[in-house]
Amino acid sequence: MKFTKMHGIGNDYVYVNCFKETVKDPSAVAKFVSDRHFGIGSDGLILIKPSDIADCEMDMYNLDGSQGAMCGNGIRCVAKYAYDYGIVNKTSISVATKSGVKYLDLSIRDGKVSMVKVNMGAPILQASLIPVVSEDEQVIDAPIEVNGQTYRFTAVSMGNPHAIVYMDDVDGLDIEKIGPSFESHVNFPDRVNTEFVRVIDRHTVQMRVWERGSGETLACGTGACAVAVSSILNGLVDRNQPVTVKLLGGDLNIFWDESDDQVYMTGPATTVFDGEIDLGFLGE
Ligand SMILES: N[C@@H](CCC[C@H](N)C(=O)O)C(=O)O
Repeated sequence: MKFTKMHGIGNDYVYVNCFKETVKDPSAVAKFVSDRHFGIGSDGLILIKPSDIADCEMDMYNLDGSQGAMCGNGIRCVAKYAYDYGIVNKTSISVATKSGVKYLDLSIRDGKVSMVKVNMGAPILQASLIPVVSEDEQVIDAPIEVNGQTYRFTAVSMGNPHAIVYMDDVDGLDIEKIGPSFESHVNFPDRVNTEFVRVIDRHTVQMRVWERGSGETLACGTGACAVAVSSILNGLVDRNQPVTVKLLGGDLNIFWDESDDQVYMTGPATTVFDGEIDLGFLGE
Protein backbone atom coordinates (compact mmCIF):
# COMPACT_ATOMS: atom_id res chain seq x y z
CA MET A 1 0.00 0.00 0.00
CA LYS A 2 1.39 3.39 -1.01
CA PHE A 3 0.80 6.10 1.61
CA THR A 4 1.76 9.64 2.59
CA LYS A 5 2.43 10.67 6.17
CA MET A 6 1.05 14.16 6.86
CA HIS A 7 0.20 16.29 9.86
CA GLY A 8 -1.77 19.37 10.86
CA ILE A 9 0.15 20.99 13.75
CA GLY A 10 1.33 17.60 14.94
CA ASN A 11 -1.98 15.71 14.61
CA ASP A 12 -0.57 13.06 12.26
CA TYR A 13 -2.29 10.54 10.03
CA VAL A 14 -1.35 8.03 7.35
CA TYR A 15 -3.09 9.17 4.14
CA VAL A 16 -3.95 6.73 1.34
CA ASN A 17 -4.93 7.88 -2.15
CA CYS A 18 -7.94 5.63 -2.86
CA PHE A 19 -8.20 7.04 -6.39
CA LYS A 20 -5.35 4.53 -6.93
CA GLU A 21 -5.30 2.18 -3.92
CA THR A 22 -7.92 -0.11 -2.35
CA VAL A 23 -8.11 -0.66 1.40
CA LYS A 24 -10.35 -3.64 2.24
CA ASP A 25 -10.40 -3.39 6.05
CA PRO A 26 -9.66 0.24 7.07
CA SER A 27 -10.18 -0.41 10.80
CA ALA A 28 -7.55 -3.16 10.90
CA VAL A 29 -5.16 -1.10 8.74
CA ALA A 30 -5.67 1.96 11.00
CA LYS A 31 -4.80 -0.04 14.12
CA PHE A 32 -1.68 -1.49 12.52
CA VAL A 33 -0.23 1.58 10.78
CA SER A 34 -0.91 3.88 13.77
CA ASP A 35 1.30 1.85 16.10
CA ARG A 36 4.39 3.99 16.80
CA HIS A 37 6.61 0.93 17.47
CA PHE A 38 5.41 -1.82 15.13
CA GLY A 39 3.64 0.26 12.43
CA ILE A 40 4.25 3.60 10.69
CA GLY A 41 3.22 5.74 13.68
CA SER A 42 0.22 8.07 13.60
CA ASP A 43 -3.00 9.17 15.33
CA GLY A 44 -4.97 7.18 12.72
CA LEU A 45 -5.66 6.55 9.05
CA ILE A 46 -7.33 8.78 6.45
CA LEU A 47 -8.52 7.49 3.09
CA ILE A 48 -8.89 10.01 0.24
CA LYS A 49 -11.62 8.65 -2.02
CA PRO A 50 -13.46 9.67 -5.20
CA SER A 51 -16.83 11.35 -4.52
CA ASP A 52 -19.97 11.98 -6.61
CA ILE A 53 -20.87 15.09 -4.60
CA ALA A 54 -17.50 16.78 -3.95
CA ASP A 55 -13.95 16.96 -5.33
CA CYS A 56 -13.02 14.03 -3.07
CA GLU A 57 -14.12 12.27 0.12
CA MET A 58 -12.33 12.00 3.48
CA ASP A 59 -12.87 8.70 5.31
CA MET A 60 -11.09 8.82 8.69
CA TYR A 61 -10.22 6.19 11.33
CA ASN A 62 -8.81 6.69 14.80
CA LEU A 63 -5.82 4.81 16.22
CA ASP A 64 -8.16 2.21 17.82
CA GLY A 65 -9.79 1.49 14.43
CA SER A 66 -13.04 3.38 15.16
CA GLN A 67 -14.39 5.59 12.40
CA GLY A 68 -14.63 9.35 12.98
CA ALA A 69 -17.24 11.47 11.19
CA MET A 70 -15.04 14.56 10.94
CA CYS A 71 -11.40 15.58 11.41
CA GLY A 72 -10.39 19.24 11.27
CA ASN A 73 -6.63 18.76 11.00
CA GLY A 74 -7.17 15.83 8.64
CA ILE A 75 -9.35 17.73 6.19
CA ARG A 76 -6.68 20.45 5.75
CA CYS A 77 -4.16 17.71 4.88
CA VAL A 78 -6.66 16.05 2.49
CA ALA A 79 -6.95 19.42 0.71
CA LYS A 80 -3.16 19.76 0.54
CA TYR A 81 -2.82 16.21 -0.79
CA ALA A 82 -5.57 16.77 -3.39
CA TYR A 83 -3.85 19.90 -4.74
CA ASP A 84 -0.18 18.90 -4.40
CA TYR A 85 -0.73 15.44 -5.94
CA GLY A 86 -2.96 16.71 -8.78
CA ILE A 87 -6.42 15.40 -7.80
CA VAL A 88 -7.63 19.01 -8.13
CA ASN A 89 -6.09 22.03 -9.87
CA LYS A 90 -8.08 24.84 -8.21
CA THR A 91 -7.78 26.64 -4.87
CA SER A 92 -11.42 26.48 -3.73
CA ILE A 93 -12.42 22.85 -3.25
CA SER A 94 -15.06 20.68 -1.59
CA VAL A 95 -14.51 17.53 0.49
CA ALA A 96 -17.29 15.10 1.41
CA THR A 97 -17.20 13.78 5.00
CA LYS A 98 -19.50 11.64 7.14
CA SER A 99 -20.76 14.94 8.57
CA GLY A 100 -21.50 16.60 5.23
CA VAL A 101 -19.64 18.39 2.44
CA LYS A 102 -17.07 20.97 3.62
CA TYR A 103 -15.69 23.87 1.56
CA LEU A 104 -12.03 24.85 1.73
CA ASP A 105 -9.81 27.68 0.44
CA LEU A 106 -6.16 26.87 -0.18
CA SER A 107 -3.16 29.23 0.14
CA ILE A 108 -0.31 28.29 -2.19
CA ARG A 109 3.40 28.86 -1.56
CA ASP A 110 6.06 27.69 -4.08
CA GLY A 111 3.39 25.72 -5.97
CA LYS A 112 2.20 23.76 -2.92
CA VAL A 113 -0.51 24.24 -0.31
CA SER A 114 0.78 25.83 2.91
CA MET A 115 -2.38 27.03 4.70
CA VAL A 116 -6.04 26.01 4.46
CA LYS A 117 -9.20 27.80 5.54
CA VAL A 118 -12.10 25.42 6.14
CA ASN A 119 -15.78 26.19 6.55
CA MET A 120 -16.43 23.66 9.32
CA GLY A 121 -20.20 24.26 9.29
CA ALA A 122 -22.53 25.27 12.09
CA PRO A 123 -21.89 24.01 15.62
CA ILE A 124 -24.50 21.58 16.97
CA LEU A 125 -25.60 22.43 20.52
CA GLN A 126 -28.69 20.23 20.91
CA ALA A 127 -27.84 17.65 23.59
CA SER A 128 -29.62 14.72 21.90
CA LEU A 129 -27.74 15.32 18.64
CA ILE A 130 -24.24 15.60 20.17
CA PRO A 131 -25.09 13.13 21.88
CA VAL A 132 -24.89 13.85 25.60
CA VAL A 133 -27.35 12.67 28.24
CA SER A 134 -29.13 15.69 29.74
CA GLU A 135 -32.57 16.87 30.76
CA ASP A 136 -31.71 20.26 29.24
CA GLU A 137 -31.81 21.06 25.54
CA GLN A 138 -28.24 22.40 25.62
CA VAL A 139 -25.38 21.60 27.98
CA ILE A 140 -23.47 24.77 28.83
CA ASP A 141 -21.38 24.96 32.01
CA ALA A 142 -23.12 21.90 33.52
CA PRO A 143 -21.73 19.75 36.35
CA ILE A 144 -20.44 16.24 35.73
CA GLU A 145 -18.85 13.80 38.18
CA VAL A 146 -15.74 12.05 36.90
CA ASN A 147 -13.40 9.92 39.05
CA GLY A 148 -15.17 11.17 42.19
CA GLN A 149 -14.62 14.86 41.35
CA THR A 150 -17.13 17.39 40.04
CA TYR A 151 -16.15 19.22 36.84
CA ARG A 152 -18.15 21.73 34.80
CA PHE A 153 -18.39 21.16 31.05
CA THR A 154 -19.96 22.46 27.86
CA ALA A 155 -20.99 20.07 25.07
CA VAL A 156 -20.58 20.96 21.38
CA SER A 157 -20.64 18.83 18.23
CA MET A 158 -18.63 19.89 15.17
CA GLY A 159 -19.82 16.75 13.37
CA ASN A 160 -18.24 14.79 16.24
CA PRO A 161 -18.85 15.12 19.99
CA HIS A 162 -16.78 17.36 22.28
CA ALA A 163 -16.85 18.08 26.03
CA ILE A 164 -15.06 21.30 27.01
CA VAL A 165 -13.72 21.72 30.56
CA TYR A 166 -12.10 24.95 31.82
CA MET A 167 -9.26 24.90 34.33
CA ASP A 168 -6.28 27.01 35.44
CA ASP A 169 -3.53 24.38 35.22
CA VAL A 170 -3.77 22.66 31.85
CA ASP A 171 -0.03 21.88 31.74
CA GLY A 172 -0.09 20.00 35.06
CA LEU A 173 -3.17 17.92 34.20
CA ASP A 174 -2.86 14.12 34.46
CA ILE A 175 -4.65 13.68 31.13
CA GLU A 176 -3.84 9.94 30.87
CA LYS A 177 -5.97 9.45 33.99
CA ILE A 178 -8.87 11.85 33.43
CA GLY A 179 -9.10 11.63 29.61
CA PRO A 180 -10.24 7.98 29.40
CA SER A 181 -12.76 8.55 32.22
CA PHE A 182 -14.45 11.37 30.27
CA GLU A 183 -14.23 9.40 27.02
CA SER A 184 -16.14 6.43 28.40
CA HIS A 185 -18.45 8.34 30.78
CA VAL A 186 -22.00 6.98 30.75
CA ASN A 187 -23.36 10.43 29.79
CA PHE A 188 -21.68 10.19 26.37
CA PRO A 189 -23.31 7.25 24.56
CA ASP A 190 -20.96 7.59 21.52
CA ARG A 191 -17.92 8.37 23.72
CA VAL A 192 -16.49 11.88 23.54
CA ASN A 193 -13.44 14.00 22.67
CA THR A 194 -12.51 16.12 25.71
CA GLU A 195 -10.76 19.50 25.63
CA PHE A 196 -9.13 20.88 28.79
CA VAL A 197 -8.89 24.65 28.39
CA ARG A 198 -7.24 27.65 30.01
CA VAL A 199 -8.41 31.10 28.98
CA ILE A 200 -5.42 33.39 28.34
CA ASP A 201 -7.21 36.58 27.30
CA ARG A 202 -10.40 37.74 25.52
CA HIS A 203 -9.26 36.22 22.19
CA THR A 204 -6.73 33.52 23.11
CA VAL A 205 -7.12 30.13 24.79
CA GLN A 206 -4.80 27.19 25.48
CA MET A 207 -6.05 23.61 25.22
CA ARG A 208 -5.00 20.00 25.56
CA VAL A 209 -7.16 17.29 24.08
CA TRP A 210 -7.97 13.69 24.83
CA GLU A 211 -9.33 12.32 21.57
CA ARG A 212 -11.93 9.60 21.40
CA GLY A 213 -10.20 6.57 19.91
CA SER A 214 -6.69 8.06 19.82
CA GLY A 215 -5.82 9.36 23.33
CA GLU A 216 -3.86 12.58 23.81
CA THR A 217 -2.91 14.14 20.48
CA LEU A 218 -0.88 17.29 19.78
CA ALA A 219 -3.91 18.99 18.21
CA CYS A 220 -7.57 18.56 17.28
CA GLY A 221 -9.17 20.84 14.68
CA THR A 222 -12.79 20.03 15.48
CA GLY A 223 -11.84 20.35 19.15
CA ALA A 224 -10.37 23.83 18.60
CA CYS A 225 -13.61 24.89 16.85
CA ALA A 226 -15.73 23.45 19.68
CA VAL A 227 -13.55 25.28 22.23
CA ALA A 228 -13.95 28.61 20.43
CA VAL A 229 -17.74 28.15 20.30
CA SER A 230 -17.88 27.07 23.95
CA SER A 231 -15.70 29.99 25.07
CA ILE A 232 -18.03 32.44 23.31
CA LEU A 233 -21.15 30.78 24.77
CA ASN A 234 -19.62 30.98 28.26
CA GLY A 235 -18.71 34.67 27.78
CA LEU A 236 -14.98 33.95 28.17
CA VAL A 237 -13.83 35.41 24.82
CA ASP A 238 -15.23 38.12 22.57
CA ARG A 239 -17.92 37.27 20.04
CA ASN A 240 -17.43 38.25 16.37
CA GLN A 241 -13.64 38.15 16.63
CA PRO A 242 -11.25 35.34 15.71
CA VAL A 243 -10.06 33.17 18.60
CA THR A 244 -6.46 31.91 18.66
CA VAL A 245 -6.42 28.37 20.04
CA LYS A 246 -2.98 27.33 21.27
CA LEU A 247 -2.45 23.56 21.16
CA LEU A 248 0.60 21.41 21.97
CA GLY A 249 1.53 21.25 18.26
CA GLY A 250 0.81 24.86 17.27
CA ASP A 251 -1.92 27.47 16.85
CA LEU A 252 -5.25 27.45 14.98
CA ASN A 253 -7.30 30.50 14.11
CA ILE A 254 -11.04 29.99 14.64
CA PHE A 255 -13.81 32.40 13.70
CA TRP A 256 -17.50 31.74 14.49
CA ASP A 257 -19.32 34.05 12.09
CA GLU A 258 -22.59 35.14 13.66
CA SER A 259 -23.99 36.29 10.30
CA ASP A 260 -24.08 32.76 8.82
CA ASP A 261 -23.53 30.65 12.00
CA GLN A 262 -20.56 28.96 10.29
CA VAL A 263 -17.28 28.19 12.06
CA TYR A 264 -14.13 28.91 10.00
CA MET A 265 -10.83 27.24 10.88
CA THR A 266 -7.49 28.37 9.39
CA GLY A 267 -4.23 26.47 9.86
CA PRO A 268 -1.28 24.77 8.17
CA ALA A 269 -1.00 21.35 6.54
CA THR A 270 2.34 19.55 6.20
CA THR A 271 3.63 16.55 4.25
CA VAL A 272 6.25 14.49 6.10
CA PHE A 273 7.12 11.71 3.61
CA ASP A 274 5.78 9.25 1.04
CA GLY A 275 6.16 5.53 1.65
CA GLU A 276 5.04 2.04 0.78
CA ILE A 277 4.19 -0.77 3.20
CA ASP A 278 3.42 -4.46 2.68
CA LEU A 279 0.12 -5.28 4.42
CA GLY A 280 -0.25 -8.73 2.85
CA PHE A 281 -0.33 -10.33 6.32
CA LEU A 282 -3.57 -8.36 6.96
CA GLY A 283 -5.09 -9.68 3.72
CA GLU A 284 -4.66 -6.29 2.00
N1 LIG B 1 -8.09 14.96 15.28
C1 LIG B 1 -9.35 15.26 14.74
C2 LIG B 1 -10.56 14.55 15.23
C3 LIG B 1 -10.49 13.05 14.92
C4 LIG B 1 -11.75 12.27 15.24
C5 LIG B 1 -12.06 12.16 16.70
N2 LIG B 1 -11.06 11.48 17.47
C6 LIG B 1 -13.42 11.46 16.86
O1 LIG B 1 -13.48 10.23 16.99
O2 LIG B 1 -14.43 12.17 16.85
C7 LIG B 1 -9.53 16.73 14.42
O3 LIG B 1 -8.51 17.37 14.09
O4 LIG B 1 -10.64 17.22 14.40
